Amino acid sequence: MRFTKMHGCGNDYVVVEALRGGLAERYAAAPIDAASGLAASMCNRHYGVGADGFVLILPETRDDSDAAFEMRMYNPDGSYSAMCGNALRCVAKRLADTGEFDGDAVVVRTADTLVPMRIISRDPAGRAERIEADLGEPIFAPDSIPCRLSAGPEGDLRSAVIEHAGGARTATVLSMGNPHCVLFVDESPSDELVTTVGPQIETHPAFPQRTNVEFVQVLAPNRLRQRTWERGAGETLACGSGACAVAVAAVLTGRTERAATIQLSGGELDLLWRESDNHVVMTGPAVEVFTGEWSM
Ligand SMILES: N[C@H](CCC[C@H](N)C(=O)O)C(=O)O
Repeated sequence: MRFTKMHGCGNDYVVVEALRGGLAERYAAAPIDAASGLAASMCNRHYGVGADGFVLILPETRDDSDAAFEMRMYNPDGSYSAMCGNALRCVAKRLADTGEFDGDAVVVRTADTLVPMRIISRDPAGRAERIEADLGEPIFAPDSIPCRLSAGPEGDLRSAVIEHAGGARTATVLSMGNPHCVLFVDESPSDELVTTVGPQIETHPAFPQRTNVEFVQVLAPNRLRQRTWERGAGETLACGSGACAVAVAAVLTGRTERAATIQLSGGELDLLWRESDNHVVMTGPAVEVFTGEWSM
């Protein structure tokens, strides 16, 4: 089975195009967890290709969807995630570079979210380099995140107290289609903080489906530093949906403007929480590293 190794700001993926033939038949109509075992094997950094996630690109099979393609993304522990920002940009690049759509615009569905994407820039050979992805509206209702904490007076969890083994912290909790718990800190987030508090909150009982955890330092009204402990993956060099959640949390808590650049360990993303339609738009790179043949 052919695969393409890609990354967005160092958040790396094994991408398999299952657009036609046997792979499409095997997975398109199969239950979501049919690919979980394959995902865990391919993501394994010792016995497999190694990645922060596995991505299947499928033809859209829903009649009520304007998307041309469906993305299914799995964490290295085999768990499926309904949203993945960096993987979406890799998918748009792969589809553009292989001529699966004309022009610069494509819509990809992930779970119940349609994500319109645009190729913003190409290299001299015409291959996609920077991609803009519209991840839609942030989700604040605790039951929809899901999170067991009670909403505050504004009806959201912009200032929720999370008690964990190391103490209690105030967080902003929301969903971009996947759950995020955003913690603002005064200094650059340390290894100790990320690797100790990250797993404690990822598996906190307040999150029935676990959560991604973002540690954020505000550098300026339009610039933030983010480290991420990801659900089902551990720390990654970047988290695209996390950056969207961070941009929203920073505005909600009065820390930044609606347009900001987020500095991640593996690169930078440009974020905009657009006032006109309440959508969160992320722009950043996608890189193809190599292609290979999976023989297991
Ligand atoms: N670990 C995440 C999925 C990957 C998200 C991240 N890599 C991104 O770019 O959005 C979750 O289980 O929700």
